[in-house]
Amino acid sequence: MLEVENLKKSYHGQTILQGLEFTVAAGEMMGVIGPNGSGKTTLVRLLSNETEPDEGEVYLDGRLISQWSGRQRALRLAVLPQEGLPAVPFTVEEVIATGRHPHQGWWPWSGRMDQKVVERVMKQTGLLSKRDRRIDRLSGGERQLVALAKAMVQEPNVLILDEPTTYLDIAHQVAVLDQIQQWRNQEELAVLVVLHDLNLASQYCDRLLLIKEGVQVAEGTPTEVLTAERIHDVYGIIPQIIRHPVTQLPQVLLCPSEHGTSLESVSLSYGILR
Ligand SMILES: Nc1ncnc2c1ncn2[C@@H]1O[C@H](COP(=O)(O)OP(=O)(O)OP(=O)(O)O)[C@@H](O)[C@H]1O
Repeated sequence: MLEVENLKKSYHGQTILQGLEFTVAAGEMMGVIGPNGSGKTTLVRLLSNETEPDEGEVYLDGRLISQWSGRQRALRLAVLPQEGLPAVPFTVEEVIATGRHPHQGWWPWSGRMDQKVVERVMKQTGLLSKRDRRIDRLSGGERQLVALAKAMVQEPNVLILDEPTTYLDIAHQVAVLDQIQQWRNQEELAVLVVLHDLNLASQYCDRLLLIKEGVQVAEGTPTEVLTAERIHDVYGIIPQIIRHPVTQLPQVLLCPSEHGTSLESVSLSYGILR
């Protein structure tokens, strides 16, 4: 569904990503993890054709992503961007319905079909009771759910999510990722999700892609990728890795560092201040 070959991207002569190679198959959920500034959002922009790579290719459904028309691409690929939705004075339902634009006008009965999809997705995302609320008056978490619903009414084959749980409490984090997993299973959706929470990434993703300073340092199952050594190498902290008692998947435990960790030293080790 999504195929990436030797991707490279620079901004102002500085290499941000290089040598990325991976695929996400139909029905698969791939998690992208890595420190702040490591290039995850840049990867999302490349995968959604928002920006062009300097080298390498992105294929969507077997064809170069740049070769699909905007509408044809939107029928296959939906993106939940990191910045979420702008605070516009439109209602929840109106904003979600804009996700149907790529489908509109195909069939004489498309209006009815569009409404059915919007109703279904509002129900699945718990937004039916908020359908008439203006989105500029919603909380950050509520707005994130609207952004997810807008992406899902596109009925894509590929769903890309850039930190979809940032503003959500723990119950909503689990509910959103459960819902995404359900869509993935029922609709054979290929999902690529950027997550900072390594424990959620471990629980929900089939495979993880770990990026450090723009380079893919590991790719594999959560058990293969989430080792204490690798987390130390990439994030500079020393975690305890335990097995989840129910799923047996790796879980990362953190504790305050003995000597204190300065923000400056973290930023320098990531190259943010370079
Ligand atoms: N348009 C741009 N022009 C110049 N530099 C950019 C641009 N966009 C991103 N960068 C730089 O590229 C690097 C990677 O940024 P990116 O947003 O992809 O990281 P990220 O892994 O998503 O970070 P975070 O976890 O903090 O969201 C950063 O150093 C950032 O400052």
